[in-house]
Amino acid sequence: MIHLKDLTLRRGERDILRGVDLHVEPGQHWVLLGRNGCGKTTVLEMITGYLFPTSGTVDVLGHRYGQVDVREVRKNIGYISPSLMEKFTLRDPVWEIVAGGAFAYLRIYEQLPEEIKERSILELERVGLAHTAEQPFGTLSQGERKKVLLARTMMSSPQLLILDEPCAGLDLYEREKFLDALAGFAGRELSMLYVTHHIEEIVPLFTHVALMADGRITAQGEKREVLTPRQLQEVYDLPIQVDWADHRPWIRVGGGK
Ligand SMILES: Nc1ncnc2c1ncn2[C@@H]1O[C@H](COP(=O)(O)OP(=O)(O)OP(=O)(O)O)[C@@H](O)[C@H]1O
Repeated sequence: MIHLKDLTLRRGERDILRGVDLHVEPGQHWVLLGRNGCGKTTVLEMITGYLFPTSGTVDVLGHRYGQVDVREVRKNIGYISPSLMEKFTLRDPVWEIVAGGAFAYLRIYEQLPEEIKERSILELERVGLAHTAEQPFGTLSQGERKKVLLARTMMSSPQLLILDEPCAGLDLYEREKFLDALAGFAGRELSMLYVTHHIEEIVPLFTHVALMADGRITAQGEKREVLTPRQLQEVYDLPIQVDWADHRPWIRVGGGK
């Protein structure tokens, strides 16, 4: 699904990635954690083919980047990035924003087939927002907008879903609703790679975790094996305790019990 081998990225005098290896198999759902600036978004941009490494190899969905038209591979990748939201016109009706996910462009200027509208409403239903279909996108809350983007991304039935801090700025309620909606898609034939700063967002749908520090992956594997106090301490340089409740990890900073 994703095989990154010994990726490096040098910009000027700076090594942004210093030998990143990551292996995501079909059906696995990964979370990538690490401090600000450690290189997480850079890794996502390489997987989506927007950035090329200085050295190393990127294989995504069976294609080696550099030997394939990345635009073709991208058709099977859903990418929800922080900048995506800004690309939409706030007065466009919600269903049209979702419908655009069936095509490779951002805005629709032609008359859309009724079948596409019906599918858009079906995807909106899956995230609990069918009732907003005719509303202008700009009238939705931040959490609802994120779910609309999720519905939009699912229009192309991606094999790989990449999410860069999708819950940033959401309140507790909106965050949980977004994660519920995401879990609703996890049963489909797709793998996810999810970047966050919030360990409690590692809900049961996620199976694996990779920890990143200073341009390297310091640990990767099944979540319970990776989310140990020792390995988290290495990444965050703080004493960290992890409690598991409701099949989710919860963090306490500090050494005490
Ligand atoms: N074009 C560039 N030239 C120089 N440095 C860059 C360039 N692009 C990114 N960087 C640096 O690379 C580092 C990694 O950036 P990246 O956005 O991947 O980090 P991140 O882990 O996603 O951070 P955050 O959690 O804050 O979003 C940062 O220190 C950033 O300043």
